[in-house]
Order: sequence, then C-alpha cells, then structure tokens
Amino acid sequence: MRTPAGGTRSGVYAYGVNTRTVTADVGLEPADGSEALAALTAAASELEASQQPAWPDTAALAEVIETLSSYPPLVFAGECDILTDRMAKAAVGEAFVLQGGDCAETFASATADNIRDRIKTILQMAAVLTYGASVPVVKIGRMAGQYAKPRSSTVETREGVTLPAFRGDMVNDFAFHETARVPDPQRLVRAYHASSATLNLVRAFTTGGFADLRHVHDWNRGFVANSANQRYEKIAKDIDKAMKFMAACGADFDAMRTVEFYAAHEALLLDYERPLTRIDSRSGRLYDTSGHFVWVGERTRQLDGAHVDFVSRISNPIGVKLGPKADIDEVLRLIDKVDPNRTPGRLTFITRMGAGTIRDALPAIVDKVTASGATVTWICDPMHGNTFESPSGYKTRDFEDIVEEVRGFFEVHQSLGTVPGGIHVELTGNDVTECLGGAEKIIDSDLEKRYESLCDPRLNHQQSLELAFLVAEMLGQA
Ligand SMILES: O=C[C@H](O)[C@H](O)COP(=O)(O)O
Ligand SMILES: C=C(OP(=O)(O)O)C(=O)O
Repeated sequence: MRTPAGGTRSGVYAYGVNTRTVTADVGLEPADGSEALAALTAAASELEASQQPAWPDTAALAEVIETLSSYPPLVFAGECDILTDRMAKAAVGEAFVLQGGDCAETFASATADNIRDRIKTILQMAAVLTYGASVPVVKIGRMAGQYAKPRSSTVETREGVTLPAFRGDMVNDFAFHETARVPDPQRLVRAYHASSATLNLVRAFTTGGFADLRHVHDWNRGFVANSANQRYEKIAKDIDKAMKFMAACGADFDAMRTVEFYAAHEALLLDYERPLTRIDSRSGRLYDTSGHFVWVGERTRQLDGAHVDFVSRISNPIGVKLGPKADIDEVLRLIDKVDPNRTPGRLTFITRMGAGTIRDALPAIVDKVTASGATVTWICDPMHGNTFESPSGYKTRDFEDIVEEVRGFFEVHQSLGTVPGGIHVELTGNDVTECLGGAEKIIDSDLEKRYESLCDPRLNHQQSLELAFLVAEMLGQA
C-alpha cells in the first residue's frame, strides 16, 4: 500500500501505524508493507492452526474479520518498539519484567473497579520488585486481550452431558448449555471493544496520578501492617528509608506520578490477531496492534504451525511458552524462526516447568540457547506447571509450589551465569480463593468461598504481594 506524497500528517500515521484503509499524507514516501500483509493473510489458509474454534457461521466470521480490519489499532508500533528495548534490558539484567493479570478476562469483569484493583496490585508488586532488583521493573498487564483460552479437551462433560469446552469470552459463553457454548464470531468484536475500554482506563490510571510512587508505597505499608510478617516489614522499612533519602536529595516525586504500562495476551485466536495486524507506516513492517506483547502458548508453538508463522511475521516483542518437555532442537529452531536477526528484546521464553521439574528441565535449555549465541529474555511463569485438582474438585495451585518454582528459576540462572529476567503470573486484585496457601492459609474447603476464575486459579491480591516480597528477597540475593 503506497501512499501519495505531499499534504498533511494524519493522526494514524503520526503514531506510526497505518491501517489498511487510511492513506497517510505526510510528504514522505512511507515504506510499503502490503506484500508482507498479503503473505500473512495468505498463510491463514495454508497452515494448520491448533486450538481454533469451529465457527459454525463462516459468512458471519468473514464479516467480523472485515469489521476488525477497519477498526483503529489498540496499540501503536512505536510503543511496541519501546517495549522491545525494555525487554532487551531485562535480558541483560538492566531491568526486570513483571507480567500479570487474569487467566481469562471476561466481558462482565471488565469493570472500572476490577481494572483499577489489578493495576494497583501490579503497581504494588512492581514497587517492591524495583527495590529488590535495583533496576526498573517493566510492567505488563495480562490484560486488554486475554479473552481466549487453549483447552486440554475440545469438550466438557457434566453429569452425563457433553458440550463444547468454554474457550474464553472471545469465543463462547461459560454457561453450560448448548446454545451458550456455540462459538459466535460477534464475540471477537466484543473482545475488541472490551480491550479498547480496558486500555483506555489503563492509560488513564497509569498516567493520571493513580500510579504515584508515594501512594503505591502507602498501599504497601498498609499490606505489611496487616500481614505482621517481619521479613516483609523489613523490606518495607528499607523502602521507606530509601524514599526519605531520595526526598532529602531533592528527588522529584511529582515526576514519578506516571508509569509505563504495557498490555499483553496470548496470540491464540488468529481470526482476531490477523485483522488487527497493520503496516507501520514508518518502516513498512507489520505489527499486531491488539497488544504490545503477544505470546504463543505451550499448546500452539508447533514450528510449522500457524501461530509461530504469525508471530514470525510481526514486529512486536514476542513470548513463547516452554514447558518441561520442550525439545532443545525445537527451541533453537524457534529462535531461528521468530528472531532470525537476533534483535535484542524480540524474543522472550516464558518457562513454565513445574516446581518439581524446573531444576532438572531448565538448565539444559538455557545452556544450549546461551551456547547458540542467541540472547533471549528468560521469564518464569510459576503457575502453569503447578496446577492440580484439589480433593474438593477445584483446579488449584499451591502458593508454596509457585514460590518454589521461582526459587528454582533463580537458582538455575545463577548457576549458569545467565539472567532471570522476570516473572509472569496469573493474578487478580480481588480477594478470591483460588490458589491454596499464602499467609491467609487458604485450604481446600475455602476454595468454594470465592472461586471466580472461569479457567485457571489466580493469586489473590494478598498472595500476589507476598510473592512480590519473596521475589524481591531472591532478587536482593542474586
Ligand atoms: O491457561 C492455560 C490453559 O488454557 C488451561 O490450563 C487449560 O485448562 P484445561 O486443562 O482445563 O483445558
Ligand atoms: C495457556 C497458558 O499457558 P500455557 O500455554 O503455558 O499452558 C496461559 O498462560 O494462559
């Protein structure tokens, strides 16, 4: 798509992302990405894409894809590039990444209070981690797009009735009846609007004064006072002292009222991600404008599959999940495919091995990747390798296992001289009872009290902060 030279700058062009329909008019001949975009679209029909819904109404789907293609980008190419730089810093220990948010966002829970509380939790965690790591924390919400889920089974059976599995609000409804579970492409459009509203609020909260470090520190003091844990108290007191010292030195706290905050989700539903992929008019490169950072999951990272092909064609920073059975040759080929130019910050491996497995499974992978000369960012997801069914029948995780996997992650990297670049957690700002343990000592019989996740169990507000204090200790010792 070449655009005519001369004229005035269009708003869309100014942010560095061209839509398919908007022609920028800026006196420059922007790079042409139309061939790359056509190839990306063509790959849609050529490659096997796992974990996609069987949309019953393909004409309705085609209309929705057209609609999404005409909508404005949710994020901008320039923002994605900044995040790539931040991820590059995390790869070499000059930053630490905190990715967190719901397992599965829902349309109903995209409320101002829920979004505020999740951001608040992430900001509180980030303040503690910044102190522990003594480097900037890159804050990334698992939000504004995390509406689709890969499933172990295509169906769910309850009391002898078998229906299609719930695949996330972007696909079907959680209610267990036949019509609710039929994949409805209109939900892709709803997901776009819910993501747009969420991002709007995220941008307001993170730039409008809510994120002021002084408030965040006060919230943490409140948490520590209630927790009565001396280890956390010590860290909070140390942060207090550091802030007083900074104030005495004349630090401008007003300049710390805003924070950078990025949005991430699994690039699972290609019928959503492809139409939101746009040409960056500065460079002609493609960006998936549905989120700043997108990742490919453990179930969809086939080398010759559509997901890996898709992310290899876009220029966002990319994550790939690696489970305990990840094959090292496959991992090296993934690097060649997703990061052929070895761009710092481009590729993040999010390892999710399990607390009992990480010390055995991770070293060989990190070692071989390092030996290959590639620099990737290593992030620990201590959630997905530690899920089990409790005696009362809830899918849960134990807080101790989660902490233990992060501890193993740090130990492995320390022993290899490589960099533990961040953590990726499923969390909520609410007081749910989904994961066992933590200072509140949630036990199996508590799970039913407030189990609200529609898929996997999340850390609640309190458990999330505890994790941050414990990881800050690990960072302090690293
Ligand atoms: O979040 C990850 C997966 O979508 C989830 O663990 C799959 O859950 P299932 O095994 O219940 O399908
Ligand atoms: C599905 C997820 O994880 P994984 O691909 O690691 O199982 C997830 O993070 O939502």
